[in-house]
Amino acid sequence: MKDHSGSDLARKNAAVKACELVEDGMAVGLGTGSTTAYAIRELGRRVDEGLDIVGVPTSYASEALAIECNIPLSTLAECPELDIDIDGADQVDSSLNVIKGGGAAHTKEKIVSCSSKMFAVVIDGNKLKDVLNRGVPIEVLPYARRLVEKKIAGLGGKCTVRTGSGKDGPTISDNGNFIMDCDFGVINKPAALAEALAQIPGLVEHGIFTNADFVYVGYEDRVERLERKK
Ligand SMILES: O=C[C@H](O)[C@H](O)[C@H](O)COP(=O)(O)O
Repeated sequence: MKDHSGSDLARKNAAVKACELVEDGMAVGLGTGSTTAYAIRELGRRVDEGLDIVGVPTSYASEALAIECNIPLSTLAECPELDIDIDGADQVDSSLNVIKGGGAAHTKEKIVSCSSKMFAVVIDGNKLKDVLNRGVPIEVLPYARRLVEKKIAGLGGKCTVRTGSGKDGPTISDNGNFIMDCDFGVINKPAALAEALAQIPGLVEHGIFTNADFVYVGYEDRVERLERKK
């Protein structure tokens, strides 16, 4: 479910640039994935130099990396409003609609991004497209699997239960649910699809994000910053 065709350097450049938004005293959402990992390491480097922040992780993986990087951690219970969230993405369109969840973390990622005053997405240039056309990850209560499949078919999509996370059978999210990937072909109206997916009982969260404020697009020799038109 991941597209890692972009170079490590391009991803790192985007992540490090986005970290320039982080200042002393901020509460920072820590996204999940290989691109965000560069941001977490960069924030850890700056914490070592005296940067005073707390991080709120979006997954066990980002929590573990933040601990390794000595970033002081908090929770949404303690810190319900964050200053900024930095997170990766699987695809971004020209209007800055985003597909996330290639790493099965999109439910907590959406909660954290919606709890943040500013949401900065970091990607390599290969993930920027005119229109979204990747499968949309969804997190589903196992009990609701068949109903969700039927409702997705009604929306013109086809669901596949994701497998392969070091165990036999379905990929299980950090929250104990199934992850399914839904192929809708080209997604011309992401906001409308997001709205329809949000109505399905038992579908815990989908991977369409329409709340990115900035997208940092990394290339090997530069970073471009795109801003959502309000
Ligand atoms: O569930 C995982 C996340 O949404 C990731 O942020 C997304 O899959 C991008 O990951 P990566 O930077 O590894 O391509």
